[in-house]
Amino acid sequence: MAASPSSDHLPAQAIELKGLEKVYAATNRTAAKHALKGIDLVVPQGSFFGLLGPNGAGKSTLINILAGLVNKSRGMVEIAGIDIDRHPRRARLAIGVVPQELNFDPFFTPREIIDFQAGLYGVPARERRTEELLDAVGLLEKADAHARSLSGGMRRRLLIAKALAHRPPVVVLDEPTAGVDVELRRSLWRYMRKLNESGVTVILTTHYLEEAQELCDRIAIIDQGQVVACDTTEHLLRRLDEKHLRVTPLVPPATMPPELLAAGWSLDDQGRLNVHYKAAQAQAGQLLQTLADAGVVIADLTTSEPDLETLFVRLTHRD
Ligand SMILES: Nc1ncnc2c1ncn2[C@@H]1O[C@H](COP(=O)(O)OP(=O)(O)OP(=O)(O)O)[C@@H](O)[C@H]1O
Repeated sequence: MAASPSSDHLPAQAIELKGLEKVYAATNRTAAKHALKGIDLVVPQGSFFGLLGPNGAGKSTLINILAGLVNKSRGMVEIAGIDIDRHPRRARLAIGVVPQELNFDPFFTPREIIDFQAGLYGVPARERRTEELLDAVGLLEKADAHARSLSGGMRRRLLIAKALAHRPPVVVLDEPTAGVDVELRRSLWRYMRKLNESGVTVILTTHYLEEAQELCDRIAIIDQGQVVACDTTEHLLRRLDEKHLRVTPLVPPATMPPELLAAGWSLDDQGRLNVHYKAAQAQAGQLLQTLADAGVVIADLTTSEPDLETLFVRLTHRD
């Protein structure tokens, strides 16, 4: 993707939040809601950052504060080193938000939509890079077609181009793959990766933990308005260090021998034997030996590694 910002002169942090709080005021019908309860968060420049959390965690509130659509109650927010209180306009120029909804006029063409967006942000005509952007998201051929004639995938890519029209160094994609089919999801992943490789800091919110695990180099999990984990994806996964071994015995034991229970094995309702173990403390071979010693003949076995989903459920106590 060529339509990227220059990463020269950018500060080390794309986003920095300190003690960020949001309280939605009470209305006649609803009580006040403390949606963000003191968020401290750093998104390094150039990273591919996942913002995860269960429904109602506060992700949209956070993104809307970054986008300048919701006023924070307390705390400090810097985008590309620019404080949103001191320089709100400059801060807004440093970020592009790709919303969930496909929000553009279907009667305009992609070229008009990108051009108009650049104009909104005060980019002078000679500095606009409409063609370059459309090319970058693979829509150059459709530059002059009505937006309503674009496929779902093309529309999503048009939204990405629209968010990039003012060449912000930071882009937030809010659930970009929600409800899209597997093929389109893969193609959007490719675009997001290219965008990130071109120097843009990408912040992604997603309900697909597998997607975050695949794409993001750093992940923050927020729950009930607080950060419950924030680290590199690799460190988060290593934190679990838990493996799962499942054995299908040729003949399921009618009752569990005490020595297998002592070794950590349990019998599930399908007659399979399961054990969770820490790779640092045990080896699959030792565990399988306990089965052999108990006279269990193995018909089949599988092992599985920890994933983000396990961590997510554990930290947020939700499925
Ligand atoms: N305008 C508002 N007025 C009052 N409360 C709000 C408002 N917007 C959000 N909330 C509340 O603030 C909390 C955080 O909501 P938010 O939409 O930020 O969460 P979220 O993590 O984006 O959830 P989801 O994944 O469901 O979109 C929720 O309890 C929500 O009901």
